[in-house]
Amino acid sequence: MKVASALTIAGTDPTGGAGIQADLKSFQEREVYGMSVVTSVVAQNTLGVQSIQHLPVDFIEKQLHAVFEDITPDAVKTGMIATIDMMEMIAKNLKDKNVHYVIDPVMVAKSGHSLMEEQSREVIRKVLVPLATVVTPNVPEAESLVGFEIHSTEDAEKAAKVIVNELGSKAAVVKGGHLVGEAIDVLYDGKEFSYFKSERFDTKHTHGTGCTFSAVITAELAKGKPIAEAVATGKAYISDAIKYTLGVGKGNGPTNHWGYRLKGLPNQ
Ligand SMILES: Nc1ncnc2c1ncn2[C@@H]1O[C@H](COP(=O)(O)OP(=O)(O)OP(=O)(O)O)[C@@H](O)[C@H]1O
Ligand SMILES: Cc1ncc(CO)c(N)n1
Repeated sequence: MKVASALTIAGTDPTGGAGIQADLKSFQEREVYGMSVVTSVVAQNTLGVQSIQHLPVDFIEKQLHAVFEDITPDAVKTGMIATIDMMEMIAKNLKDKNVHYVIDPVMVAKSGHSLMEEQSREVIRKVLVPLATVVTPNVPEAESLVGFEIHSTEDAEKAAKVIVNELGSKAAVVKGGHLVGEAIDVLYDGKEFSYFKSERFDTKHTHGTGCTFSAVITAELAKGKPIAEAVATGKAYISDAIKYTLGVGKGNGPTNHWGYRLKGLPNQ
């Protein structure tokens, strides 16, 4: 048996709701072999971010080499990459690898704490996005990438189109988590738009939703699923993970990685 494998390059959450921990849980649930390279160690919990320690760039690169010289992942995702130097090193290492690459352009935590240097926006646009199979910004991240405001699904369509046609990724999903009304995510794949909808759940337990959504997409791409199918699975998974909330934590709690099993979504 040869199992599909996926690598996350991201920051940590010791309470397990976001970052690398959420990514590995998602890979495991989707029956994909999960691997991780840590960029920054973050002291955070469901109440907020208390402190951040960035790892040296050459040490992050050593972790990347350790993975690639042994187990080539079928798909890679990046989450929190805090500095320009880290981004440039990661781009250099991913450039010649023939693997799916999902960018979750993590900029600010739900608690409002910045997880990225302000000047890095240009590096994401110019250096990372052109390498990506899919970019998965939330509304503020998409606004920052495209330079205009997003208030509606039509604005999200425009933004997804700019990310693909002008910035150069293969596809982009602009997530509707920060808009009002139904939670509608808009995918543009260079040819057409697809829409992934769910009711908006009235809950504060949405810590790590973006990490989980993009990790599931990465896992599905690793298994060879087409982009639209991978996003559909990501949406089904995160909707149930929000709906069947666990009630863990004193603040904005984590999502439920078993939630989708309650609806019988198949693993393969
Ligand atoms: N209250 C909600 N009800 C239903 N779906 C939601 C809700 N909030 C977010 N989502 C969905 O969760 C997914 C992640 O979107 P979101 O905009 O929350 O990401 P994010 O802001 O990057 O998350 P985070 O920064 O916490 O990791 C999307 O599919 C979005 O539509
Ligand atoms: C490490 C990390 N990545 C991403 C997010 C965004 O949810 C977070 N809170 N922490």
